[in-house]
Amino acid sequence: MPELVFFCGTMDCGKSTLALQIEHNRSARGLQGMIFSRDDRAGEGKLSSRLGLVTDAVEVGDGQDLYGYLVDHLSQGGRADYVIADEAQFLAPEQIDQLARVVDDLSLDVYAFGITTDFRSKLFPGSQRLVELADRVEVLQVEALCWCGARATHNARTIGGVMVVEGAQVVVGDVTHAPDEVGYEVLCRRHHRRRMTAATARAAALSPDVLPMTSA
Ligand SMILES: Nc1ncnc2c1ncn2[C@@H]1O[C@H](COP(=O)(O)OP(=O)(O)O)[C@@H](O)[C@H]1O
Ligand SMILES: Cc1cn([C@H]2C[C@H](O)[C@@H](COP(=O)(O)O)O2)c(=O)[nH]c1=O
Repeated sequence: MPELVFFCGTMDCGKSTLALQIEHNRSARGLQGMIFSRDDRAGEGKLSSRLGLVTDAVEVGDGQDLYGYLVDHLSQGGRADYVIADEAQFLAPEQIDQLARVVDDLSLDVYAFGITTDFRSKLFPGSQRLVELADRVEVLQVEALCWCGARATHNARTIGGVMVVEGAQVVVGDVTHAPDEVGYEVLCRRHHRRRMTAATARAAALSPDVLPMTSA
């Protein structure tokens, strides 16, 4: 039976790498995938992983009908044996419904990849709809780690290393970034709740309040 599968996790846990591996394994057996992405860091119409691999993708636009796109593609003689949708958190809930229809009415497997929650630990609307509709939700097993060594479960947005909690839900960025840029850091829940990033934890450890007293 074809399935809608949602592969999720924090940023930097290997979602895009897995998407590229699924694509590689299927294309090596002569299958052809339809690859959707949106706002990938590598640019428009790309699906990229931090391991350096990248492939072309159809850049999903606002209001684009993904079911209609596939029907047009197939009826014009194009081929699609399965569908991959990366950065699926950026898709609208209606577009997730369209992906579910691709599974049910076109009998294609759809593999969607995305982060579940934003920098405020709220569900992205697209991810919420995926959790509601997916046949399977798979949490990636290569865990990203918080600076404290615990499993990272949350995404923090940072400016100058300091966690921020105000701003637009969507701001494309990376976990590696210039110190003064908006960036992201994955944290365990405890440190996300306390807004304690690697930089602020380091600063707190060095603050005079916690330095040992010297006799000199
Ligand atoms: N230099 C490296 N050597 C080995 N693995 C790396 C390296 N850089 C990144 N990775 C792996 O790639 C993962 C990020 O992969 P990516 O597919 O870009 O993540 P996601 O799509 O979930 O944000 C990291 O968690 C790490 O496991
Ligand atoms: C937490 C959070 C993330 N984003 C953006 C930042 C990146 O461009 C993507 C996630 O990509 P990845 O391949 O999973 O690393 O999402 C955002 O726009 N808003 C957020 O709150």
